[in-house]
Amino acid sequence: MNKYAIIVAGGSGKRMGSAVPKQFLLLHGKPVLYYTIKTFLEAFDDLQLVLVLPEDYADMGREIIDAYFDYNRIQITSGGETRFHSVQNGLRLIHSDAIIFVHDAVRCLVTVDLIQRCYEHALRMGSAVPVTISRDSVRLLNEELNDNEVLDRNKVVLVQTPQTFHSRILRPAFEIDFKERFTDEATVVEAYGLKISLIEGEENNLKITRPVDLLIAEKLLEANLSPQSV
Ligand SMILES: Nc1ccn([C@@H]2O[C@H](COP(=O)(O)OP(=O)(O)OP(=O)(O)O)[C@@H](O)[C@H]2O)c(=O)n1
Ligand SMILES: C[C@](O)(CO)[C@H](O)COP(=O)(O)O
Repeated sequence: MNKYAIIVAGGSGKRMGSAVPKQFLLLHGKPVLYYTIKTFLEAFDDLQLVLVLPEDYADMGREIIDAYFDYNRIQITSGGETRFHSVQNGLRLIHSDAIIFVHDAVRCLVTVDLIQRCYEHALRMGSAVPVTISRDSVRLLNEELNDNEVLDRNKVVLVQTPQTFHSRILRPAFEIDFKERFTDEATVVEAYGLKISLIEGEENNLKITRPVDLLIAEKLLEANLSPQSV
């Protein structure tokens, strides 16, 4: 089966507040985006990658490919107004039947094992959405902060990427008009009328969102990788 990974790196990183978008910040001397691309290319020799970049940072993205990868397996497109539009732009470059991974560029600690499990699961089930359990207690807010109720945390999961789908599901699902509630691919596919299938994600597959996440990612990289492979 053909395999495509759409790596969404089209955001501006407002919550990080850095001079360049967080996907270009350095971790152990290499850009966050480098680690994400490397792991996907390692997961399958026949995987093709679609990299979605902010228009203003396309050159910076190309510099990363020039330095570490080659263009045989990587196509580039521009990001859109929201993550949903960035995924739509990526999907326009995929024309064959395939298993398609959509992954946040800033989840740079994703592992080959998770990518391969998502693939196998999506082949059988049509979709694979990785989730983890919450280690904190969870509450649902109603009208205001003081109007709230406890939720059973065993019935709540935290959703990660790569969200993985058969192209025959993902492509038509993304023809829908954008809605504010589309925070990921799962919400789009559900709006299209299909159920999604969950699999176990990884604690370390964090999304670098705020400065503290970069520090945590740096420490996790130190713990997991030998100096030669960083
Ligand atoms: N229009 C957008 C918005 C987000 N993303 C990507 O989606 C992933 C997850 O989004 P998020 O963490 O929210 O990134 P930003 O939108 O850049 O951050 P912020 O919301 O803080 O501005 C990131 O890899 C980001 O680059 C994208 O490709 N296109
Ligand atoms: C796709 C995602 O990472 C799943 O948890 C998340 O919804 C992205 O949210 P963001 O606000 O765009 O960071």
